[in-house]
Amino acid sequence: MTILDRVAATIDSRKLANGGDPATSYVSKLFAKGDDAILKKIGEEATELVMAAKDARAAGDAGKVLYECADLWFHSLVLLAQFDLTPQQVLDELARREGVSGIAEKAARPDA
Ligand SMILES: N=c1c2ncn([C@@H]3O[C@H](COP(=O)(O)OP(=O)(O)OP(=O)(O)O)[C@@H](O)[C@H]3O)c2ncn1[C@@H]1O[C@H](COP(=O)(O)O)[C@@H](O)[C@H]1O
Repeated sequence: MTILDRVAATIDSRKLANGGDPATSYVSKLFAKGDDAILKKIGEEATELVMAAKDARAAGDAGKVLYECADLWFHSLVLLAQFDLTPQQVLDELARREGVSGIAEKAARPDA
């Protein structure tokens, strides 16, 4: 089991339907608040990642980029769980795209 699978399993166990307790679990607290709270965190964490990258360029230190990226990935895992999706499904989508040039794919779209 990969770390993504293990964290996803923990997140799933934090759903209120699975006995998660918002008093003791950050993830359960997010699930209790619902879609908007989770989406707000995704927006915040994405912005924090952007700022960390800008700072990293200025300071020549990319350490904070890793930290903020982990925050964004973690909250994305919570969002996936909210929609009963799994990290494996995202990995499968990346695998499906593997080797297909983004430029060629875009050019092949019907509206291109
Ligand atoms: N990977 C994480 C993880 N990364 C970040 N966070 C939390 O995400 C929260 C938001 O981070 P911020 O820096 O934005 O903090 P903040 O500004 O105070 O945010 P708010 O509380 O205001 O939303 C913090 O409480 C972090 O501790 C995480 N909380 C949990 N996990 C994983 O989820 C598991 C289950 O966590 P619990 O449900 O809390 O037991 C843990 O064992 C970990 O594996």
